[in-house]
Amino acid sequence: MTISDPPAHVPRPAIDIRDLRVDYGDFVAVDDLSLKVPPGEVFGLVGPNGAGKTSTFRVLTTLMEPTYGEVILDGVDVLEDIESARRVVGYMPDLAPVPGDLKVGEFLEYYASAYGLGSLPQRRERVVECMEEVAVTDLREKWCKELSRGQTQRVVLAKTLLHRPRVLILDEPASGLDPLARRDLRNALRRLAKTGATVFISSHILSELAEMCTSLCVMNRGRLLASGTVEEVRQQLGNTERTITASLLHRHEEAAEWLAAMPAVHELRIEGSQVVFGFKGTDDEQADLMEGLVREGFRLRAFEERRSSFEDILVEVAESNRRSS
Ligand SMILES: Nc1ncnc2c1ncn2[C@@H]1O[C@H](COP(=O)(O)OP(=O)(O)OP(=O)(O)O)[C@@H](O)[C@H]1O
Repeated sequence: MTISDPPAHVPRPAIDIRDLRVDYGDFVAVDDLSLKVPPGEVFGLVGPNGAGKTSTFRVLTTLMEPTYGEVILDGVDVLEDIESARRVVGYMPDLAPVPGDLKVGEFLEYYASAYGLGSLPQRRERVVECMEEVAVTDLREKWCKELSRGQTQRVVLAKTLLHRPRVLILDEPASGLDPLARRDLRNALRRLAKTGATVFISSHILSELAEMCTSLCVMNRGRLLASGTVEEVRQQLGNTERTITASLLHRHEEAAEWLAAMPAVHELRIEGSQVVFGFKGTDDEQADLMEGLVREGFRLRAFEERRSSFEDILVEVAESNRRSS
């Protein structure tokens, strides 16, 4: 079944998940998840262990039926029309195995044949294209068992691309890759997104996703906590707090007293000639604070802010899970 197209001015989401729920017996692994991803995005799904990422992906890739909900990928209702869905989706599971006794080229040609991708010359051409896409052409004659982890990931990605999926779902594709291999993967994914494909990629390490994705969402205990750009997600998670260090040429104790009386300033301490404090106000209020210090005649040498990294926020999320379980 193909869902009817929306009006021309509204781009149809490439990924449209509505009220998705996955239960394992009494346990709710995915809880009322709704999400729309526009075409051409490299979209990240981040969450601690057990958040429900793989369960979501298994539903999207037709490997599992949800308890309820709807999933529409590139206009195809995944739960109603499994065959069309499998043509639309390419899935690369975490640590996908490769057969050790085949060479890379043979492995890819085998799958091109299994997918029924045209005549032998057409299949060979497609294999060459996919190898080029993810920069593994030079590995064609290498035995799969001799591939490094990063090479294996790219070869499996080439296999995943063979049938020209419009939506690519990659479970932890960057785990264990070195920075160079991650860069290659990132470039390959960006190239694919430029062709209009949509990439949905999971990780429990935010920095991996932040460098690869145009936007992302955060999942925890089966629920969506936030989605958008990294900055939007940070704000949705309510972490606008920052630590400010004001370095003064003199009168730092007086400055500390003045600062301590300001709203949004907390946990203030003096470290040598520096006053360090937490600040929960807006950017405007922060600018007022700086201006105020100068107006009061304090000789401000430097004013530095440090926001808790997004990784810190996720660690907090995971820790609060542990505390409440
Ligand atoms: N077949 C199953 N039977 C029972 N519970 C399951 C099953 N598969 C997953 N779960 C539970 O569902 C929850 C979500 O698991 P899932 O694998 O979707 O999480 P994840 O976010 O992919 O985790 P990870 O980052 O550790 O791979 C976990 O608490 C897990 O124990």
